[in-house]
Amino acid sequence: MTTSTPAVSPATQAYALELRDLRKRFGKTEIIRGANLAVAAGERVAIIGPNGAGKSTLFNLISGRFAPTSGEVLLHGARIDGKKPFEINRLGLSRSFQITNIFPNLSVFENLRCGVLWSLGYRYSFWRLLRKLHDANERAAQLMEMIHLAHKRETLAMHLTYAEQRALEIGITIAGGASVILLDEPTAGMSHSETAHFIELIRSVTEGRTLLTVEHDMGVVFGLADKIAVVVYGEVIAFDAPEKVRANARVQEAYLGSAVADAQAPASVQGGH
Ligand SMILES: Nc1ncnc2c1ncn2[C@@H]1O[C@H](COP(=O)(O)OP(=O)(O)OP(=O)(O)O)[C@@H](O)[C@H]1O
Repeated sequence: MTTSTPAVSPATQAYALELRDLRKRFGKTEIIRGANLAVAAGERVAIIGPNGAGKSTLFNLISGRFAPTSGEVLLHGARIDGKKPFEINRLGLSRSFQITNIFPNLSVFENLRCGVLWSLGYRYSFWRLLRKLHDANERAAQLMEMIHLAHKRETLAMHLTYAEQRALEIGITIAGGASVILLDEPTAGMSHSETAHFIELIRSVTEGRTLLTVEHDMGVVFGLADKIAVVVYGEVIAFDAPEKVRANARVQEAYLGSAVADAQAPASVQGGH
């Protein structure tokens, strides 16, 4: 299988992503209440927490959809809070927006090529973009192998299965070579066997990159994450390896209890890290 170029160089700052006393208020209600997090380059992190804890809001703050009320977001040591989503994307952070990223009337290959070209962006004139087309074709073909959809090269995205569409979405998300990837419930709506297969796919395509997922499925969390960040009432109350989070009394008390204690990684990924 084709592998990606490692997106994290040894010279990379200690933390790929940092949140420092991050706060977000909607009207009178403070939803994110001083969140702190420091994710090392190459770590895979699952953000979990009860409904309404602020997980999606954190993603929106990191990816630039919302500006924080106060506090800092740093990408490889540089402030990105307050920047626009496309600027943050150019700096190397890519977020999947579920299937809305996909053009249903374009083939798998064309979707991936669009993702690559889009990532080259407005920095290039049309003529320079044309010169880049050859590179984009090669990169799109490489991505197609990585997401195991080479055999569906000419299939229109709307004719793919749901799981294949999610794989395509991840291909588009990583098309630009971002070093930090945000995935929102990547396996939502999949069957048990599709989920197990998909966790492996995410692991392989994000190798060498930093991954953050918001996830409810504890099988996915324990199968995929090197570390778990537990968000409760807009704060990160624990950030540790899965087994330590499972044993954390504060986490059990505040949120998970038996949900974590009972969690099993899907059979195919147990013991995989
Ligand atoms: N744009 C907004 N305006 C006002 N309130 C908002 C906005 N976005 C989110 N909220 C509120 O912030 C709180 C946290 O929402 P958020 O979606 O971040 O939680 P979550 O942890 O992702 O929840 P879930 O697991 O249910 O998806 C909720 O009370 C929600 O109503």
